[in-house]
Amino acid sequence: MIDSLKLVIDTIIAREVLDSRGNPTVEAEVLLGTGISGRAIVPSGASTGAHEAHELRDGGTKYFGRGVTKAVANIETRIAPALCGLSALDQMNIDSAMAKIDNTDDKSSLGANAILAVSLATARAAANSVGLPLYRYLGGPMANLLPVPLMNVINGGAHASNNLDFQEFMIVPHGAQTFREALQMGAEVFHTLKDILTSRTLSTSVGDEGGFAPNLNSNDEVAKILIESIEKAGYTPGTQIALALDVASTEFYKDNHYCVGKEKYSSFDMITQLENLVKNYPIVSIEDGLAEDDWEGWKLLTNRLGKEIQLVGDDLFVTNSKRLLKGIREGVANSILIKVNQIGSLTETLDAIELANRASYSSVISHRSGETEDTIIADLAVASRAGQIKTGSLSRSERIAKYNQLLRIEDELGNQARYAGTTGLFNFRV
Ligand SMILES: O=C(O)[C@@H](CO)OP(=O)(O)O
Ligand SMILES: [Mg+2]
Repeated sequence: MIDSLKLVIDTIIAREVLDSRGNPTVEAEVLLGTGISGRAIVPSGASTGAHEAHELRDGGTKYFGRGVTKAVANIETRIAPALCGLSALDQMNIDSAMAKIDNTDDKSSLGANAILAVSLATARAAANSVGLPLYRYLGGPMANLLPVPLMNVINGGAHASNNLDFQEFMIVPHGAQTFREALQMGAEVFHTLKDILTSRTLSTSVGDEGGFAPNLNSNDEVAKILIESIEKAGYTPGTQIALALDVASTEFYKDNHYCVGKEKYSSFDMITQLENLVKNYPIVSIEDGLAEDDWEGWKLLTNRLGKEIQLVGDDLFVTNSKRLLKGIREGVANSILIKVNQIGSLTETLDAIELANRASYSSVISHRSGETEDTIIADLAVASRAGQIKTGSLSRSERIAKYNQLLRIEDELGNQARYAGTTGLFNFRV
């Protein structure tokens, strides 16, 4: 039997490290009495939602390049003294102890970045102590479902300096038998896309999430070039590889209008635009098609497209069970994007996934545009059986680290592994 007394937290260390954009972020290390430890680094967003938990940056409001020394100091002076002596197995106690010290709705006193770093490092320390891989520790014996990757191969919006207003154009290799095969399919399309862009003297420089950031004139042009890449790589668009979008429309929502290029669309016009895209291309999922507080628009969007495709709330729900519950009650969206740092603790993240499950909303486990070498979301995707992960493209190591971790997990699971694509996840569109 595990003697939980031995799993007490002895020391917590925190430090400022850099994320993939070269901005400071928080790393925490939780050391147990046994000498076993766990470490975690928190990611950081660019197109952040207004309702996200507060990322504490030095000098007040968030600004890239500002340090996180206050968040680091909060871990060492306010969190560590309260957690030392608690068992790392009691994740709920750990997370609620930090919530109590913080005592705000948005974690602005300690900083969501401070709380999350310790929360995740604690889970790692506990998993290491009981000798289980993290996905198994978090998910138990049913943690065997490898997610379908939503791979962001063309970047726009706040993640790139090109002229595309929509933020992410993704390929979804759901028609594979294994995760390894899906990853290979995605990589082949990515390289084919690069060749096509080069042949048309379009830029192959990449955005924050590793997708290409060419200047293309319209969303139709992007969709067409993606279809061409899929076909040229030898796959069938739709049945084998579908498309997905993150519109990130909050970013261009000004004075009750969606400002796309020279156009100013109402919610109704935006929905019509999205419907046309869905009609013309094998799109299976649209994230943040409307802005974070456009609840009425979202209801209409869900009525119009919710039976046909996945409608994912990112800025809309911010991994927050309260906002998700409002969405469920009002018939808004049918899926939630899960980002650990939007809510700021592991237990609240798991709560949001559970609530989504109960309401038959799907969950997409997601990275941030500012990422690190930390691969915890790969384990979380398998542990939660979410069946989908959004973790960028195939040209930057902080994104590939997650894909490589999923390859390891699939190998480790051997014949117990299942690829979520084989469960018919997206077959409704083909
Ligand atoms: O909008 C998003 O879904 C994310 C991740 O792709 O971007 P950011 O981390 O900048 O919010
Ligand atoms: Mg998003």
